[in-house]
Order: sequence, then C-alpha cells, then structure tokens
Amino acid sequence: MAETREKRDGAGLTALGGRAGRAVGLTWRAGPYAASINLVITILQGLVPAGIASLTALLIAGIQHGSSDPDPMTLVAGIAVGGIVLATLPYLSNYTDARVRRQLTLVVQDKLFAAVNRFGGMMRFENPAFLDRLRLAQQAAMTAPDQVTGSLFQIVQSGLSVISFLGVLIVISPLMAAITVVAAIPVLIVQIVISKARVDMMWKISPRNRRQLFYQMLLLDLAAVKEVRLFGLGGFLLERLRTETKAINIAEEKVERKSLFFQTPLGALSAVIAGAGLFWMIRGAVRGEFNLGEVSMFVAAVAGVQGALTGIVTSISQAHNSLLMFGHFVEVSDMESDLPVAADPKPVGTLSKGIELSDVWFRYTDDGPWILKGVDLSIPSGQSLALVGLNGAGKSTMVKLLCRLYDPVKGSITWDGVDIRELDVAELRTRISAVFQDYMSYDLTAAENIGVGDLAHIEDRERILEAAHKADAHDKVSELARGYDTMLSRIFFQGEDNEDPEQGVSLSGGQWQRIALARALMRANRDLLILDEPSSGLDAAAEQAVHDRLREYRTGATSVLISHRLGAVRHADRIVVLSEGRIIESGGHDELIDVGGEYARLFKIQAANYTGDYAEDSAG
Ligand SMILES: Nc1ncnc2c1ncn2[C@@H]1O[C@H](COP(=O)(O)OP(=O)(O)OP(=O)(O)O)[C@@H](O)[C@H]1O
Repeated sequence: MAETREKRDGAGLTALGGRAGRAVGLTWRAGPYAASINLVITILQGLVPAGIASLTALLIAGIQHGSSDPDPMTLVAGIAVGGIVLATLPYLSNYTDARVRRQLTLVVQDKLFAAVNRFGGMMRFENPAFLDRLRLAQQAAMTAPDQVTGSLFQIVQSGLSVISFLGVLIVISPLMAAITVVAAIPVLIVQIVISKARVDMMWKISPRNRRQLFYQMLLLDLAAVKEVRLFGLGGFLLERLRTETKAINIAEEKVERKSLFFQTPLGALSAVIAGAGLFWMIRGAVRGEFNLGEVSMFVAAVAGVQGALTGIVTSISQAHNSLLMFGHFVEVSDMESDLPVAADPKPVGTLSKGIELSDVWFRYTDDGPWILKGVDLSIPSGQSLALVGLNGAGKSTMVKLLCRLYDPVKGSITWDGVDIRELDVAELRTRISAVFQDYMSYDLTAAENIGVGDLAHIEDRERILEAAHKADAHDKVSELARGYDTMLSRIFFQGEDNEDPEQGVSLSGGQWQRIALARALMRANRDLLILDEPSSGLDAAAEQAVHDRLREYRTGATSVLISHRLGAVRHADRIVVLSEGRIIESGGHDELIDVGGEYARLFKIQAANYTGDYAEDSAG
C-alpha cells in the first residue's frame, strides 16, 4: 500500500508538537536532576553574553567621558565574572548532557524493545517496509530524544540571547533591530524545507540501506564464507555494495547541494546587513550622534542577535529533523500487537480433547497466493501426527498457524473447542514446544541454550541434563571443556582469549540440532510438541536413536512431526499428506501404502534409494 508523505512523516504541526512533548518527557524521566541543571545552564548561557556586552558598553562610555559612575572596577569585575561563567558552563553542560544521554539510552531502549516484544505474531518481521521503519526507529531512539531536547534547550538559550540583545539594539536603532530579525526568516524557512527533504531522502534510500547492510554482513558472515570463497562471490558482492553506496551518496549529495545553494547567499545577506549597520553606526559616531560605548554595544548586539538567530534557525531545523525521525520511534513504540488480542482471554487448560483446524485458508499477503486452501484436520490429544508433503506444500506454514504466529485468513483453529484467538497467546505458547526447521543457535552456554526452552527452570541443572539425555546431546556436551557451562560460540572472545579452546566452541550442524531438540524437550508443561524436520542434520545412527527416543517421549503427548524422511514418520499414529495447501491423504502407514497414493509413491522412491531398486520402481 502506498503511504502518503503526510502519513509517513506525520509531519503536521500538532504531531510535531506532540512528539516534542514526548521527547522532552522521556529526557526528563531519564534524568530529572541533570535535565534541570541543563536548563539552568541554558538560561545563564542565554543571558550572560548580553550582560557582558552591556557592562562593556558602560565601561567604554565611562572611559570616553572620564566618568567614574558606575565604578569602572565594579564593571570590570562584573565582566570578569560573566566571562568565567561563560567559560566554565560548557564543561558542566557537557557532563550533564552525557549523563542524560546515557540514562536516556536505557529508557528508550526499554520502550522500543518492549513494544517489539509486544508484537504477538511474526507478520511485521516479514514485512520489508516495517523492517525499514524499525531500523529508523532504532536509530532515532538512540539519538532523537536527546537531539530534540538539546535543540529545544538551544532554542531557549538563543531566544534569551536574541531578546536580551534585541532589547539593547532597539534602544540604539529600532530599524536595525527589525532588519536583523527579518533577514533571519528566509534562513528559517530554507532550513525547514531542507530538513524535510533530508528525512524524505532517508526514507527513500532505506531499502538501499537495507541492501547495503545485507551485502556488508554477507561479506563478513561466517555462514556465508564457504560459498563466497568457493563461488568467488567476493568481488560480485562488493560491486553490489558499491552500487548501493554510490546511489545513497548521490541521494545525500542532492540534498546537501540544495542546502548549500540556498544557505550560502542567505549567510552572505546576514553579513551584508551587519556590515551596512556598522557603516551606518560609525558614520553616526563620527557625527557625534553615538558614543563609543554605544558603538561597541551595537557591534556586540548585531553579532549576538545574528548569531543567536542563526542558532535558533539551526536548532529549529535540527529539532524538526529529529522530530521527523523520532516519529518512527513513536510509531513503533505505540504499536499494538499485530494479532488481535482477546478482550477477555479464556484460560488455556491442559489439552484434553484435541486441536481442530476447520476450513483453514491462509495467505501471507492480501494479494499473495493461497498457501493453505481449506484445511480440515483434527489432532486428538495424545495422538502423534506426521505431516508429509513436497517442498512448498504448506507444512511449516501450518506450524506457524498452530503456534499462532499468524492467524488464518478464513476458518479457525480450536484448542479443546475454543478458538485460539480467544486465548491468551503467551499462555497458549507455554503449552506448545517446538523444534523449528530454522532453529536458533544462541551465542550462550550449552546449559543456557537448552534452558531457554523453559525460562522458569533455566537454573534447574537436573532438568537441563534430563532434556539433553532425551535429545542425545548429553555425551557431546559432557565432553566439552567446561561441560554445560561451555559457551557455544566464539564471538564474544577477543585477542589471546580467542585461542583458548576453553573459552568457547563451535558445534556441528547435527550437534546443534540435538541442542535445539533438548531445548524443545525442556519445556515442562507442553501439551503439543511440534518437530519440523528435527533430524535432518543427524547421521543415520543418530537419527534412528533420536527418533526411537522421540517416539518414546511422544507417547501420550500430542505431537506433530514434519519430515521428508518417511522412515521417521511411519510410526506416527496418523500420517497426513499435504499437497499445494490441501490435505490429499490421511491414515496410518500401512493404510496409506495399501491405498497406493502420493504417500506410497514417495515412500517407494525413498525405500528404493536404499535397496537399489530405484530405476525399476520409479520407472514402473
Ligand atoms: N513469509 C512468507 N511470505 C510469503 N510466502 C511465504 C512465506 N513463507 C513461506 N511462503 C510460501 O508459502 C509456501 C509454503 O511454504 P512452507 O514453508 O509452508 O512449505 P513447506 O511445506 O514447509 O516446505 P518445505 O518442505 O520446503 O519446508 C511456499 O510457496 C513459500 O514460498
């Protein structure tokens, strides 16, 4: 769906005001004391320069006229104190700024990732436009609130400077004061237009940023290094990376050029106004219309007003830019779950009757092809069900629906007769355990890699060992230098440590698969065990052993097993064959072989591969 620019930026004034309020609120919450000190510093920095200039003007006028009222030494002392204040405040403000920034990082990080954790399903993670927004939100979260608050403080400081200097300038020449202010208006407009163009450009190039990141990661990725070396993909990927970076540079250059084109003449205009003013003032002084103190005050005031107005303009533009970026953060952190949440969720009881899929239709996008086309399936409690079918038949998609990572587009899935949309999704998931086809290999210790399967028991070593035994992972883990406390990753170690084998190990694919299986078996309260290709990486003996054990542990528990190795599924209570999103066969192994349909055909092909009868069988 095409997004309008307004919707994308949410750039109306009210929206920007709301975001500014939230950014300041976040900063305040992150560090109220440091933020208060910053505010006081800001006010001092805004007022002191005009004070110093006024005292200097009085001093010069006094010297010119040989007057000692006010006392020159008092004026000098005042100027010196002002100078000391101005010289020391930046250091204090650097410290308090950094302090607020550090605390802010914690607050926004919590907010953003709490929102992401709130997404119950996985639809958003598979949507490239959302991933772009998420990346920008993450970027903005770390910098935008601080920048917005910094810019607002800067605006306050510069505003106070402008007011105090203008007050003095109006006394000397109201016309000059007016011209100085008016000259700043075009600069302000140009800055705002450019900051909009910049944010627009960042949104447009975000797919390129994503690809740039992808190519960079691919060139450094351990998993990719074999293919990249063998197929000689290094230069090819680098070229693609270069193309993306060049396109990004061109887009950025365009905005920067626009900025240069408009800002340079406006900067020159400010200088001309200041020069003309000085000329006019000096001419007046020669005629005796002004004293030297007034001339010095004028010079300081014009420079002060112009500098502060430029500061305001720059800060407004920066705040505007940051607020537009902050919009991504606000949008993501306000997002509700991508799955409808039941207003009054029903408790999820132990599965006693079973799970029922009724006329389930599913597709990933509104205009995409149907992946599941009216699936009706009962999974009675305690039954082991095997799901078989060619690549792309929709088996893993069905698993995602069972875990409620997506909802069916039409039809329903019930848990003991209750639609799973009416249950609390987190509670439902505590009753399900799974080994996904693309299981995770966490950069954690062996014990943690298994323990995360049931976080409440992550410290329960006995239970972890039991799960490892069931998954046939115990022997391998025990052999590791630090046993279950061995880090199953080498990414956290550096320098000398990297050479120390005790500091972390790399496992083979099959070994990882056993760990993933142990993780799934770790979950204590599971009623449903889903195994999506749990043994594809195992050697023949290990696969046999794992399946024998799994059969044992599946007994009495409801399970769904997906495997292309039909030898592994033949013992299931029921085998269901899925083809192009429809169930075409269902029954026990013997029954399906007798029927002589798709299952029998696939089984014969695999069996023939082992017996050597392939040619005759497949020909016949
Ligand atoms: N996130 C997604 N977005 C769009 N289409 C998808 C997505 N995931 C899977 N598909 C499509 O859905 C169809 C079914 O995929 P699925 O992974 O469920 O098949 P499968 O039966 O598990 O296949 P395999 O045996 O290869 O694992 C495929 O055509 C695939 O391209």
